Amino acid sequence: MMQDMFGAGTDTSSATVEWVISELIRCPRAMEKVQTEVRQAVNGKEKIKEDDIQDLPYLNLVIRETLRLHPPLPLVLPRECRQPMNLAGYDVANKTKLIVNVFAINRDPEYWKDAESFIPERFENSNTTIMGADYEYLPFGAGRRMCPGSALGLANVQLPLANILYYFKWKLPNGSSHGQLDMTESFGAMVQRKTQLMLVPSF
Ligand code: HEM
Repeated sequence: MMQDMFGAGTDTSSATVEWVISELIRCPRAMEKVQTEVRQAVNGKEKIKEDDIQDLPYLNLVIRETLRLHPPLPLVLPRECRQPMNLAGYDVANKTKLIVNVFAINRDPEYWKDAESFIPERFENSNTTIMGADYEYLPFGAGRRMCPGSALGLANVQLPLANILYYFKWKLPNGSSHGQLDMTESFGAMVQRKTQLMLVPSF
């Protein structure tokens, strides 16, 4: 069980932190906005604490939008159909194994305007929750097998990001422009960056 918790809890959070920074590097407008927010909210404090996160609404929009585009688990855990049914015109036999493609749903243009673009503001004033109640957005899955570590997972992402964004400015090495960052995914049970994220920090 401990191994399950470590396995499910570490790579998911670190992959999310990497994708957030990658998206911010590619979107200087959002980077500027989120850094301004973090620096204003935390200004003068010696250390960023968990309590400070509630004062960072834009950072949370950035995380939600990143989890939409890059859910670390693109296919949630398999489910077994418990009775024959018809689903969206398909007959599904009893005991059929069903795998939900969250990655595709999160980018479905039927539910998301400009679905491939990184637009954190789309979650502003939105009722869409992260907790599996809205089936167009399932970064932590849904139902009884939903991620039991979602709160810890979010904290694992929010705190490091707030620190990374508070203490340093970030840019690509060798004078590369923000549009040149390779965003290729390495697909498997988890979606991580295919190439390592190399950035140069400055004060
Ligand atoms: C950003 C961070 C995380 C994301 C995006 C994430 C996402 C997910 C998803 C999508 C599932 C499958 C849910 C389903 O099939 O409905 C899952 C399962 C699971 N997660 Fe997470 N997770 C994260 C962090 C964590 C953390 C920090 C822990 C524990 C400390 C954890 C423990 C687990 C476990 C044990 C399962 C399997 C649950 C089961 O078998 O019923 N996760 N997670």
